[in-house]
Amino acid sequence: MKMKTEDKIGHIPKVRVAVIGQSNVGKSALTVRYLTRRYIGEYRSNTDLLYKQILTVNNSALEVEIVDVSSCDVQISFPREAICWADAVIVVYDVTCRSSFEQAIQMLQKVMELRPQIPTVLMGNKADLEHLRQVEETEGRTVGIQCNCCFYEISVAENSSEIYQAFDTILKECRTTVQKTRKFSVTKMIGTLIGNTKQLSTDVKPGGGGTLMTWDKTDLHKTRLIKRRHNFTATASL
Ligand SMILES: Nc1nc2c(ncn2[C@@H]2O[C@H](COP(=O)(O)OP(=O)(O)OP(=O)(O)O)[C@@H](O)[C@H]2O)c(=O)[nH]1
Repeated sequence: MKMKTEDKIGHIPKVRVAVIGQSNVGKSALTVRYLTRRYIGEYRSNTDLLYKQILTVNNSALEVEIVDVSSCDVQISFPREAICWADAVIVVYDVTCRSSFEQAIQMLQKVMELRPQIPTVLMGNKADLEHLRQVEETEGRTVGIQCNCCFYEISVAENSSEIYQAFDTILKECRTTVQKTRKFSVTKMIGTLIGNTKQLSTDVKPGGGGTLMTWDKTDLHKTRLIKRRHNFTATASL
């Protein structure tokens, strides 16, 4: 008999990933690209979004939750709650925007202070915009070494294979350590994210669909309606 998705979720481990970085660096585009293999060009959101999807990691099901933290800023709105919530962190900057790189460095330092052992990845996005580049690849690589985290330069627009490599690596790393039970859960699901995806990586396979909801850092038991969810589904052609 076919199991319902909720039944399967109850029995499989969960990994939580926080995607942070300055505004406009491509966090949403990256997250959606990884989960759906599609590129959203124009979607903008002022809301932290939580994506849930079941993937197959090393031949075992894994429930993956990815929070896409909108418009982080180290001084004004560092996403402390997301960092405490997560099992792994991806810090994104834009190679055409030096301030986003400087923010990413400060964010990495904060992450290391808060969660010294957490698997962390640094990603320099928009590598397709070579003519606008303000941050050299070697600079990102150096920070990665200094902060003891993996570093990848990527283009979400051009669907770099490193996107999948980066997510897959941290999911596999977390897969071995995550607990099966959690202290809290976000319950109200308000949208369906497409699961009709192509398999690109060898060991991590998308599941049969996913969900998208708001992620409210002030009250993890409640969710708000996504104001622009229709824009999201329309623009992303989900
Ligand atoms: N050229 C290029 N543009 C990209 C790439 N990734 C994202 N973008 C564009 O960058 C802009 C910002 O992308 P988002 O995904 O909304 O960025 P964000 O970091 O989620 O932004 P906030 O929600 O404001 O925090 C959009 O116009 C995207 O189309 C890329 O790899 N190359």
